Amino acid sequence: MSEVIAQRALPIVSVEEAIVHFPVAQSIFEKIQGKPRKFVQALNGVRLDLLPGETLGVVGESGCGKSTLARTMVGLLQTNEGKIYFNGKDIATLRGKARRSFNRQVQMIFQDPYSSLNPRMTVGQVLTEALSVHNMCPKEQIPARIRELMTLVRLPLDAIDKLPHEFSGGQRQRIGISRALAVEPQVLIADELVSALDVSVQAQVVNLLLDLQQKLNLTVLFVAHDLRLVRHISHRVAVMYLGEVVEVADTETLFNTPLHPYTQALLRAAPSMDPCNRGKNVSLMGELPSPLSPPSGCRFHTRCPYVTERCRIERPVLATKAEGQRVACHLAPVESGA
Ligand SMILES: Nc1ncnc2c1ncn2[C@@H]1O[C@H](COP(=O)(O)OP(=O)(O)OP(=O)(O)O)[C@@H](O)[C@H]1O
Repeated sequence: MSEVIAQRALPIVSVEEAIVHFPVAQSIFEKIQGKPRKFVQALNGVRLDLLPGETLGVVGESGCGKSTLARTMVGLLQTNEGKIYFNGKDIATLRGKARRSFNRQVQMIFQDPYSSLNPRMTVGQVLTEALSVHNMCPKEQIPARIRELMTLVRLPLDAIDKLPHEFSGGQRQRIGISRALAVEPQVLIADELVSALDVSVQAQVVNLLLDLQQKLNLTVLFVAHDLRLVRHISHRVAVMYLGEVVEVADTETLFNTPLHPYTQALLRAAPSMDPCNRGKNVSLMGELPSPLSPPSGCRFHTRCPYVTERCRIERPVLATKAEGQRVACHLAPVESGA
C-alpha cells in the first residue's frame, strides 16, 4: 500500500475523543460510608484514524488501554464520551440492518480463540453458522465456500470435520481468522492475536495475516506487545500511554525517529529492536501511575526525563510534528537519541 494514498484516504474507522471509564467495585464499608465511586480511566480522549487497506499497530505497556480501544472500535464497549465513526457513521446511532452490517464488516479476532469456539462444534459447523447468520451465500454453496476459507487460512481440508480441541494453538488461531473472514469484513481487529503462541508459530500466523491483508485489501488494527512483530506487519503504529495515544506515525518513522519521550523509552526498553543495544535493557523510569488517579497535565510527566512545569499542568494535544507523525508532547521534537 502506498503511504501517500493511505495518508489522503478517508478513514474507515475514526475514533473521536473517546473516553471510556470503568467503575471500580466498592466494598460494603465504602458504600455505607458513602464514599464516591472510583473509576478506572481506561481511555482518556483517544483520537485515532484507521485508514482503508492499512495495518495500524497499537503498542504500549500493559494496562494502557489497548484492548479497551480495540473493543470500543468493534462496538463491544460503548464510549462514555466521544464517538466512533465507521465509514463516516456514528456507530452508536446504528440500528437494525445498518448495525448488522457494521457487526459483519468489523470483525474481532481474539487472543484465545479456544474460549470463543464452541467445543462441541466442528470447524465446518462453526463456519456454516457464521455464513448462515449473515446470509453470506446460498445454502448449497456453503460447503464450497468453507473449502475456500480453509485454503485461504492454509488449513487442510480434513480440518472441516474436526473439533477445536484437535488443533494446535496456531491452527485454532487460523480457525478464528477463517471465521472472521467468512463474513467478508472490511476491518479486522486483532487483539494480541499471537501472544499466547510459540515464537515460531507466531511468525507463521502473522505472515498469514500479512498475506490476507494484501490479498483481500483488509484494514487491520493489530494490538500487540511485541514491537518486532508490530514493525514487521504495520504500515503505521500508534503508541498508547495511560489511556491516551501519545504518538502515531508511519512505522519506519516511528522506529527510526521517535519523538515522544515515552516512545523513545519503550523502544530502548526492547533491546532486540536495536542490535547495538542488545543486552542493555533500559527500563522505563518509575512505576506506571494508577489509572484510578492519573497524573495531571501530561500523563507521562511523572516518568519523563525532560519534564517541565508546563507538562505538570497542561495536557498536550496530539499534533503534527513531522510529515506522517503526530505527537502529544510539549517539548517534541526531541532528539530521538536523547
Ligand atoms: N471491564 C473492566 N472493568 C474494570 N477495569 C477494566 C476493565 N477492562 C479494563 N480495565 C482496566 O482498564 C485499564 C486498561 O485496560 P486494557 O485491558 O484496555 O489495557 P491493555 O493495554 O490492553 O493491557 P494488556 O496489554 O495487559 O492487555 C486497565 O487499568 C484495566 O485494569
